[in-house]
Amino acid sequence: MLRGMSDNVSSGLMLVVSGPAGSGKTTVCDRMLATYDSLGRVITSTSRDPRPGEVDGVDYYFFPPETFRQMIANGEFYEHAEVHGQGRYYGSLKREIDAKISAGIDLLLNVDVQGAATYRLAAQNSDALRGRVVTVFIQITPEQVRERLATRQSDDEAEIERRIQTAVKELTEAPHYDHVIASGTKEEDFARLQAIYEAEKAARA
Ligand SMILES: Nc1ncnc2c1ncn2[C@@H]1O[C@H](COP(=O)(O)OP(=O)(O)OP(=O)(O)O)[C@@H](O)[C@H]1O
Repeated sequence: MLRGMSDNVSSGLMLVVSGPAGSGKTTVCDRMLATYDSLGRVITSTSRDPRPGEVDGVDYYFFPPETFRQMIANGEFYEHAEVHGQGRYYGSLKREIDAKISAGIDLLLNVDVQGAATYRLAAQNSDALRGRVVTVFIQITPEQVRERLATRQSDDEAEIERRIQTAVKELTEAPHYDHVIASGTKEEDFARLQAIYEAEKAARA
């Protein structure tokens, strides 16, 4: 795919990976980061509580909801979203992303579907990001959502049911992305994301 890529040749590329909860975003993104020294991580900010084992500044930046709302009002995020109607926020800090892209670092961003949609629009209006953003949607069936969240064992039954309903709605978003991966095995999903990243890099070389 060819897009406006003549400007800003020394800037990095931003690979935005999205999909329903349980689609395997975190799994495939972790493997990309372990494989490519050229690829850096955007640490997502959230107002939810840490899950067991998650560390502030490593897995996410954790902020209390009130602080998060103030940061949104200050315009400190490229994208932010409130999910599940529970006052739970996610976002990506402008200052972190701009500094890395300008330094020529490729970034991998793991965001939910609302975040990706907002991000796509924000990127069109940002000199730092225009032409540098590649969006990827991981598509799964409702049955796959159930299997994967049950395996993970960090979500109770009501949460899994809510996430399945959300996932069904989110699957209609796929046509808005640059690339869609119909999820198969972990190995297959990783190979597909690798191919997308390498092709997009080659197109800009
Ligand atoms: N391709 C796959 N096939 C089968 N299971 C998978 C696959 N990818 C990930 N999983 C498993 O599904 C569960 C959810 O994966 P993961 O946490 O990566 O999803 P996620 O999209 O990041 O979820 P969330 O948005 O809730 O953080 C994990 O137990 C993971 O090991």
